[in-house]
Amino acid sequence: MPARDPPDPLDAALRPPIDETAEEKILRLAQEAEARRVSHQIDEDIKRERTSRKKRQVVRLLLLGQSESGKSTTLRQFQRLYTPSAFRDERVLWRSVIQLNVVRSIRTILDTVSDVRVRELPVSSASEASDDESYERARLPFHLETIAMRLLPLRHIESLLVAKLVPPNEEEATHLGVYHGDDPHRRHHHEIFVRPGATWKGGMLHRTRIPGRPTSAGTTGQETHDESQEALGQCCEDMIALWNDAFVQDILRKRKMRLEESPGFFLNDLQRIASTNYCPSDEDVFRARLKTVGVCEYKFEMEAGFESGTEWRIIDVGGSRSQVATWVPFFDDVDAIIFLAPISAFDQTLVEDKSVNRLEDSVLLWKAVCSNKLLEKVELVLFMNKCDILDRKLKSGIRLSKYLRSFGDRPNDLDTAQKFFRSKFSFIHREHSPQPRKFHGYFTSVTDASTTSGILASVRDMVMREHLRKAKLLS
Ligand SMILES: Nc1nc2c(ncn2[C@@H]2O[C@H](COP(=O)(O)OP(=O)(O)OP(=O)(O)O)[C@@H](O)[C@H]2O)c(=O)[nH]1
Ligand SMILES: [Mg+2]
Repeated sequence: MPARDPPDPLDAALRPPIDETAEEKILRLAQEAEARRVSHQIDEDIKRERTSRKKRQVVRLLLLGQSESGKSTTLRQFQRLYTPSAFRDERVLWRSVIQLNVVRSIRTILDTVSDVRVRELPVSSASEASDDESYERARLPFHLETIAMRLLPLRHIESLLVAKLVPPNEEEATHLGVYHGDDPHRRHHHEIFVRPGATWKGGMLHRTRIPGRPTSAGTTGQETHDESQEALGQCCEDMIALWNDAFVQDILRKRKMRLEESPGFFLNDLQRIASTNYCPSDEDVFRARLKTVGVCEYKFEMEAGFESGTEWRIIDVGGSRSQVATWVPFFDDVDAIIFLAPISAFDQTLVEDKSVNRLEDSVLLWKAVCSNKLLEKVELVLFMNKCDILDRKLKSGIRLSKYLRSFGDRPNDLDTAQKFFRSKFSFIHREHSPQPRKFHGYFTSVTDASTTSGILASVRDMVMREHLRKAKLLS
């Protein structure tokens, strides 16, 4: 006969007494129900505590600022610093963006020179024209007409690149610059943009990755036959000739078109970029321009030090006017904001509204962010960005006081201008914050990895310290 298990003492203790009366039963059931309720409550508390502890270990950082202020470039700098191998692997994907940036710059030049008026020609050629004729379109010099003909294949390349970079259902992005006859104001060069989640990268990575191929400094081993790259190679000499042509430079100067300072400018690197084995360098990736529409979130985990295990979420939003309204939902639960104000833009207007000065727009946005009640406990970090361009502009003789009367007769140099901007932005911060908070202001050129990495490390430390301090206060 098999041995019988000893009786379960717990089972025996929990079993209702044999001689239990009806009243005792009601009382017992009520006590059991209460015990279950308390136990359930404890479970819930533990669960909530665990989620909140987990939540406290997620640091949220939001990037704000007008379009072209440098938000996505700052995000790329974070990626390079904290997930370097993923950043390196993705560099090759930026080649198409850079190709498109090049093709668009060339198109801008060709559209501009083909729209030249007689009065804009050098004095000798224009002197015989009457007043009326001087507003008529001038003939392109023969050598430029030839170059323009030879660069026609780039139009096809532009459509190919748009198809590659923009999801098929993104109709708006494929509205390319439409030529509207004589009226230069009716030309629309819609910018190419990327939707949230960087699906363009996903799609391209899928197409271009060759598993197991070694990667090295200049090339990634991921290059495949690329029609656009081939076309750029074939057009390289003509593109260089066009960009360096004296007539072209003269027209660009007269029209105050400073292409060198515009986003996605690569015309001084054509020889390198048009070569067959071209793979973008880190710097190229920072200089490339791809407008953000919607929201991109980048997550990474700190691997070392006291922050080990902390997850960081950096949220990059689109900065154009129509998208500013979409920022608010991201204000909830954010630890810090990096606000980018391109202080070089004092002499520029918004792409989306030519009547609005870019600097003024940045100041108004900064004021709105500082005074927002939802953000009163959030650390605000200000990047007064594009200092490299500001420096070049001031050195080229553009006077800040012409655009900012309050600058007065101060010396027109970088140092003075930076101090001036710092005092303006910190004043707004002080006056408009709902409660006092520290001003964290930096002068940046976020395309420059060497200066930006130190700044990002300081910002990271400050944000982390504040995050831990708030978490402690909460616990
Ligand atoms: N020279 C220079 N160029 C910069 C600097 N910061 C950003 N850029 C360039 O300016 C362009 C626009 O930068 P983005 O980071 O795309 O701007 P954004 O704020 O994300 O713009 P949206 O996505 O439209 O909201 C890119 O081509 C960058 O390379 C800077 O400090 N100096
Ligand atoms: Mg962006």
